[in-house]
Amino acid sequence: MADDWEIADESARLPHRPPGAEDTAVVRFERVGLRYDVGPEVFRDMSFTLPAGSFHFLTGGSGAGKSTVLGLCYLSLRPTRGLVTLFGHDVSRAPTRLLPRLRRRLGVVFQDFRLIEHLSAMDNVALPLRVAGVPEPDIRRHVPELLAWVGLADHLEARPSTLSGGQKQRVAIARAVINRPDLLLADEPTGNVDDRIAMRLLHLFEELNKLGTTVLIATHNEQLVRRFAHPCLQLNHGALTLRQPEPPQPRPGPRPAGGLQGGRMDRP
Ligand SMILES: Nc1ncnc2c1ncn2[C@@H]1O[C@H](COP(=O)(O)OP(=O)(O)OP(=O)(O)O)[C@@H](O)[C@H]1O
Repeated sequence: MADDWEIADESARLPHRPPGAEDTAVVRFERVGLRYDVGPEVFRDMSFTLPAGSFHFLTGGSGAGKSTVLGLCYLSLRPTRGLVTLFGHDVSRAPTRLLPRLRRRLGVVFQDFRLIEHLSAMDNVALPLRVAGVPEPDIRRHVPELLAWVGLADHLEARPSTLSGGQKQRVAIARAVINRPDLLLADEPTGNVDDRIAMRLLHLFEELNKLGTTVLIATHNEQLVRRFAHPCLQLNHGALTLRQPEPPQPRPGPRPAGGLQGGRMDRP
């Protein structure tokens, strides 16, 4: 197993980069199959690529496998067979200890939010910046700006247990984007908010994408998908098809004026 991995320098070890791995592919699935411990195979022979800087939706009915695809991308699941690469590195069989470095390049919005209950909204969102060693004055400036942008200016000190589902979801989104990740993976990020806020959040993801983040958003919301001109990976009975966007419909709602800068979203 040891010779499967680059071990040039202990601190810089990363999973093996397979021959021919495209540098421009942020995520690559090659004939991937996944079966949980119980139940049938969720999918087999799934292949797709997310090029660097791309923006894709991932759709499919309940139980189609959207969260499973995202779990494979954020390295909480391993494929039963096939190859998964992340930033060009084979993560299909990489030892767990080699994955944190890759995970630090991800922003993930989980369907169940996964906020830290004993921390305020402000401190939940600040967490990735603190882990990255961002100076505290910068954190104190950027985090409230972003929380204000997602409509939570009055809830900076609120604990997650005192927030509604939609408010928690917005804290989770702010935490996922605050660090301008290389890859944003979001599982139903607009599932708990009204249409106006959903549009605002999609604009936030688009701004992040313009700054270079590759974006994959799993959603049931076909209406939202149709409003934004991005390709869509459609899951249906274990098969994946790529649908190119239709001409976009008019988009109501504000666009961020300043955009994400240095890891923050300026208020409009
Ligand atoms: N931990 C697990 N163990 C066994 N089967 C699982 C597990 N998690 C998911 N599944 C099964 O895998 C399939 C895909 O589930 P998944 O959660 O990926 O679908 P989804 O498209 O995200 O659904 P939803 O839109 O309802 O969230 C389903 O049949 C589900 O029952």
